[in-house]
Amino acid sequence: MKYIIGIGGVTNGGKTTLTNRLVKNLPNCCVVHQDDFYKPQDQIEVGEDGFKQWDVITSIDTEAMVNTVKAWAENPTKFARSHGVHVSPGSGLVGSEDVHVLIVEGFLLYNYKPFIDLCTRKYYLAIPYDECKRRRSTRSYTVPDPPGLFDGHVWPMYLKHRQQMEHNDVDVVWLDGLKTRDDLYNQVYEEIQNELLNGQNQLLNGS
Ligand SMILES: Nc1ncnc2c1ncn2[C@@H]1O[C@H](COP(=O)(O)OP(=O)(O)O)[C@@H](O)[C@H]1O
Ligand SMILES: NC(=O)c1ccc[n+]([C@@H]2O[C@H](COP(=O)(O)O)[C@@H](O)[C@H]2O)c1
Repeated sequence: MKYIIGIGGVTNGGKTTLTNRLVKNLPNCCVVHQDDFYKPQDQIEVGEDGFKQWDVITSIDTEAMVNTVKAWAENPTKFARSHGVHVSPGSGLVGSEDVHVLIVEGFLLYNYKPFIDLCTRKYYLAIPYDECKRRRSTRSYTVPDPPGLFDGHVWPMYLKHRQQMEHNDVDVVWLDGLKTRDDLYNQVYEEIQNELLNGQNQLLNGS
């Protein structure tokens, strides 16, 4: 059984924090980070606003990301081994070699249909403007934010992409990123475990 779980949502919403903990605790779990698919810096366009357009989908090689997800789906055991993930042998129950989970984490996951179609479950972390701006101000990216980037580019693009996702009726599970790290983890871990158990029961019942 293969499960692809999206952990999407606003920048600094807590996606990486949640993902890291899930990856450690879910069976045979691999991870793909959307950030790893940013195009080279010299290919990131500069907008009319003067800012490098980091927060638009064309800055990311979405096709390469989807191909990586498909490579996992074709042979999760091979993918896991080549990414240093221990694959546990087993009998077909949760925690066994027959269950494979891929977590895909990123801020622009649900604005690209080929990826949406691959997802078993789509989480979306949201936090309010003030908290997002505060968290972002303490973060250092490979390219530091120039003054005004958050209000001039990052937040408006977040609102735009979120609206687009809602307009397209993408069926996300909303997560309140103001909850504690533990609460978020416990909620999502339990939901995924239930999904894995349901899948196993359906297999055992032959449905
Ligand atoms: N539930 C939470 N409550 C408070 N702060 C959090 C929470 N989750 C993450 N953070 C903090 O917010 C910042 C961004 O978290 P991160 O997981 O890197 O976000 P993202 O991957 O969505 O950009 C980090 O400083 C992290 O420690
Ligand atoms: N990874 C990079 O090379 C890079 C460079 C500049 C900005 N960023 C920022 O990364 C953000 C997305 O990542 P997070 O969701 O982890 O914050 C975007 O808002 C973008 O502005 C990333």
